[in-house]
Amino acid sequence: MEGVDHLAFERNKAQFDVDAMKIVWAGSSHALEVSDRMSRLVASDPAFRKDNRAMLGRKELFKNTLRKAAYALKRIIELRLSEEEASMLRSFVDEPAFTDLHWGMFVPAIKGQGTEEQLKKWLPLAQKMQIIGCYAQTELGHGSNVQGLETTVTFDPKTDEFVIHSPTLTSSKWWPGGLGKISTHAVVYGRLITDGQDHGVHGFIVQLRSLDDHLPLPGITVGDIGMKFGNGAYNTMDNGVLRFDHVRIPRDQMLMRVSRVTREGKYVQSNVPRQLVYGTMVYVRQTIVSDASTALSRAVCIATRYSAVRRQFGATGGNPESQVIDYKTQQARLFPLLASAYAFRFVGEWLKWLYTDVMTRLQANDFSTLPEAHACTAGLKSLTTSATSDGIEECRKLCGGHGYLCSSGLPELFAVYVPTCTYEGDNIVLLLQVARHLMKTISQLGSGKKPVGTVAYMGRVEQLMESRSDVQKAEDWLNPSAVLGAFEARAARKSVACAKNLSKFSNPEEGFLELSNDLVEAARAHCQLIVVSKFIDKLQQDIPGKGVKQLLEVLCSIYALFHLHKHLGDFLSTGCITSKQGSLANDQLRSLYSQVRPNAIGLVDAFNYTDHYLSSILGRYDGNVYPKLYEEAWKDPLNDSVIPDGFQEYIRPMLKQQLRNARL
Ligand SMILES: CC/C=C\C/C=C\C/C=C\C/C=C\CCC(=O)SCCNC(=O)CCNC(=O)[C@H](O)C(C)(C)COP(=O)(O)OP(=O)(O)OC[C@H]1O[C@@H](n2cnc3c(N)ncnc32)[C@H](O)[C@@H]1OP(=O)(O)O
Ligand SMILES: Cc1cc2nc3c(=O)[nH]c(=O)nc-3n(C[C@H](O)[C@H](O)[C@H](O)COP(=O)(O)OP(=O)(O)OC[C@H]3O[C@@H](n4cnc5c(N)ncnc54)[C@H](O)[C@@H]3O)c2cc1C
Repeated sequence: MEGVDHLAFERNKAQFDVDAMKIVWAGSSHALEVSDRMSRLVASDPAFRKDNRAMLGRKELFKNTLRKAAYALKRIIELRLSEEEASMLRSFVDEPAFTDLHWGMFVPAIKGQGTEEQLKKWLPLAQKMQIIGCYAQTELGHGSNVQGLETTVTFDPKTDEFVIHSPTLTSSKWWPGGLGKISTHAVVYGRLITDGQDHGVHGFIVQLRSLDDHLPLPGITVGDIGMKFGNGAYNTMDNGVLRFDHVRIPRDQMLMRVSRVTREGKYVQSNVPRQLVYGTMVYVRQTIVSDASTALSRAVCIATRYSAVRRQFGATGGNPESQVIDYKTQQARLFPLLASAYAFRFVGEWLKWLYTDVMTRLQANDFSTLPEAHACTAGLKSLTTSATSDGIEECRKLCGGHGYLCSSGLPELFAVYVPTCTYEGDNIVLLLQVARHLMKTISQLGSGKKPVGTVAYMGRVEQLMESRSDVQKAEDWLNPSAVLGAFEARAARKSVACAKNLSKFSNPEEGFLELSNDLVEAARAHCQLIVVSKFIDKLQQDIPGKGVKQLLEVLCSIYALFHLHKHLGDFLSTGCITSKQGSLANDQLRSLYSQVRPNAIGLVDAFNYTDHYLSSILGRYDGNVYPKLYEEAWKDPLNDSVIPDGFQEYIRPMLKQQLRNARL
């Protein structure tokens, strides 16, 4: 039935102020107002329709994306939208496009690695989209190992130019989004060579295509790398291949904030650490953590609403069957994901603060927090994207068979999301970076250097090696200090065990390779501790609205105790808790799930997603699932005709032949 809210009875159960929770989720009343206005603007404009994506061929799909990108810019200019509004509008268009890399990496790379003069020259061009840029780092043969890149950038003092060259097939740039068909420019990473000396990897602004006819400039070979996972999905993006044949660029197109080459060809390093060349990756990893909460919350919203609509078994005395959301197994799979979405939101907020703080310090030549920023962005990017990818797939299963339909929105969400586990740093490679940071922290403990930031707990390592949890009854696990104590002890003990084992190797690098599985686990334990502790910190703030803080406390406990239960082996084998305490945590979880149950629909409504953004029949706000699924099926192009193409050509003769054979 059109216009009827089939989930109204669920909405009436909510024991908290949903509007106040919307503000907490958005970050502020202002952020909520902007995102609400931008999402409705996109949803109400038919030009941003996206329900037909899975049916389009690659060329049509891509053209459609270009149309939307150009139209979005036109609307941004017509409506005089601020940078904040424009960025929200683009995110609600919800289609991977060259603009993501232009705004998300090209512009930040120039901002972070360019000199004042370079910013003055290039930023206005990029901001007005008079040029379109991408981030060309990865090569066919080298992605994770950035130091292994092969592209050469050789200074020619005779002409005051750099000569960019792809010496081998494996040095071909491979993957950059926006590169394949659209970008006019790129920030290209290659090995800087002056006077025969290799100075390692640096970034350069390179024009790729003519601004007149869009043809590749001389010496440049460029194209798309081909179809990727899933129909529609990430195929709206032109990930590209690029080769240089002795392409010349002026010297002033080297991004020179970290180091520069003089007119005479002298390589000069500034006082800025060379790792700042990797700064754009730190920035993007930080944004990816907040985006994880968005992607996971979308999937959870769909699965929660559908779980309240879907009924199976249990019809007694003329009553309807049971809502599947009432099954404890459904709750135990769904509610930890709901809690994770909120947890990632808050850790993302904190990471944004950390990043801004590091940037402010860098301006004042204070580089002390850079290693912490690298470890936190790398680790949390890894943890949240892996959990979100797995979570989206779990939400698909939570929706049973209908979750497998494209009209559930979940297959495309998964296909678009899952490469986040790989891009911007493979998740295992990034956890190994965190492990290095942890091992370094432990090795410096003896020198009296006090660990700060997220590794501050290592300063209490002796106490944490001895500590025992004092939980005696299930409710004791609701105490934040009980939870923090257990997570800190587990993380510290896992790291210390690794450090002890590493010390047995005469060659530390060999030891690191040999113990890498244990190191990854230690890094994961450390990152989970960060998420738990930042959720607890969030709850120390003043959070207005009836029942809002109480429900967030419930979600925080679910996030922590779910992971304690999932990694019980860790907590028991490190002796942080007893098996009795582990089973009390599980008892407490059951009670927490019951507290979420009446509030589940309210908690996903607080994400404030439009039906356009969710793009899911199962997740519709009004819960009117079955009639809409039925209607949607008939829209499939296969149902345009009663008899499909190919039937007369292949199946009719086959049937006839089989019938003839039977008669013989
Ligand atoms: C709708 C969406 C809208 C907007 C979204 C916005 C944005 C974009 C959208 C989507 C993104 C799409 C696509 C993604 C694009 C990409 O994938 S770009 C390519 C990304 N590539 C990688 O991430 C490569 C991964 N590899 C690395 O980062 C590094 O090489 C490494 C971390 C593995 C390091 O390897 P090593 O060889 O050990 O390092 P090293 O170079 O020798 O340096 C060692 C020391 O440097 C420290 N360090 C390393 N990285 C950093 C860093 N980033 N910052 C600070 N410090 C760093 C490291 O800790 C070592 O320190 P020591 O003190 O121990 O010496
Ligand atoms: C959709 C998408 C978009 C992308 N966009 C861009 C872009 O815009 N610009 C750009 O420059 N790049 C881009 N990339 C490239 C991306 O950044 C790399 O693919 C990523 O960094 C992973 O590197 P790789 O492909 O070399 O993986 P590999 O390093 O080859 O990984 C293969 C396997 O080896 C393992 N492995 C590698 N090293 C180690 C190690 N030291 N220890 C243990 N295990 C290891 C990994 O865990 C993984 O299982 C994109 C990639 C994708 C998929």
